[in-house]
Amino acid sequence: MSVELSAEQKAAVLVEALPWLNRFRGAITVVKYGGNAMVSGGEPLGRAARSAVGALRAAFAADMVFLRQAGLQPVVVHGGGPQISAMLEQVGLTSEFRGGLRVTTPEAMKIVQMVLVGQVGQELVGEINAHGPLAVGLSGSDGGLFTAVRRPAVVDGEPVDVGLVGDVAEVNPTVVAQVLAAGQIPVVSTVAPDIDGVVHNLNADTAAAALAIALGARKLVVLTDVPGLYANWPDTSSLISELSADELEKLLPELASGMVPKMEACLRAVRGGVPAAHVVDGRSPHSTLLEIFTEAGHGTMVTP
Ligand SMILES: Nc1ncnc2c1ncn2[C@@H]1O[C@H](COP(=O)(O)OP(=O)(O)O)[C@@H](O)[C@H]1O
Ligand SMILES: CC(=O)N[C@@H](CCC(=O)OP(=O)(O)O)C(=O)O
Repeated sequence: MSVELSAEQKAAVLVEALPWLNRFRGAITVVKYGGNAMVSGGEPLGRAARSAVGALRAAFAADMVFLRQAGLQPVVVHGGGPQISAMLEQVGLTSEFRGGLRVTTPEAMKIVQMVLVGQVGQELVGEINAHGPLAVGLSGSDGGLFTAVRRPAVVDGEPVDVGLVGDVAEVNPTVVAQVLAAGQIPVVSTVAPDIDGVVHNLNADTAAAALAIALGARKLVVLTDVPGLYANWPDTSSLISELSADELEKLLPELASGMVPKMEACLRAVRGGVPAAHVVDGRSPHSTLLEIFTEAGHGTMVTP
């Protein structure tokens, strides 16, 4: 349902953005766009669903262009978990997650790289560039952006081998800084080589946090497919609007599935000097703009 605003209400919306425009001018903002927030799992969709997904991605792209034109410096780090799972299924491989991380065999790694870099990343670049030549696609290999180190999953407190899954051992943000300095928008796909050149699958939340820290970002915004972090998932009355790093650390052992790497990433970001990390619902159009430019907080905010 769309509501028609009066001219006065439209002006009020613009004026409400003014202090935030001032506060965030020049601010590097890392926006992690989760595969679930893109809604499509890569499966064949009906026409109505396809157009809804298209509209959502277009709204996301418009938000990134808006941020850039408003003087902020957005950096997109994208996921693509459901899209990878759909492609693995198409080629007859199974998907298994442990502690929120995909068990990644060398065979699966080829699909992960193909889907993240060749499909999801390029689609986002195209969507943003519908507004002009702004987006530049990068993978963790480009310019030595990320160096990976093998990462075990943690299940019931025990480390478990999940194959070619990486943590970020080192970030060299020069290539991202160069794209930003050229007035453009980096779109980062999260695969990266380890020190021996073996390409690893990085969880996109983890990579976004590491990049936000290395860039000295003012905000990390994580777009997902729930309104935020729930204290007692799936009790929807337990949405947490704000919590400190210490509070989050206590909650972490109780979290399940994809929320584990996501909230670990938020914790790492704020402990690493990022003043705020937000988890917001990417399924509602323009959630990033609303998060940054309006008074009402959206989703869950983690502070140091
Ligand atoms: N405490 C929690 N609060 C919110 N969501 C949770 C929680 N625990 C588990 N989840 C699940 O985590 C999912 C988000 O993680 P994930 O599927 O990895 O998303 P993304 O693709 O955006 O990274 C939610 O859809 C929800 O099913
Ligand atoms: C190690 C690991 O789990 N990597 C993820 C990378 C993509 C990702 O993180 O995508 P979302 O943000 O959509 O979940 C995966 O293979 O699914």
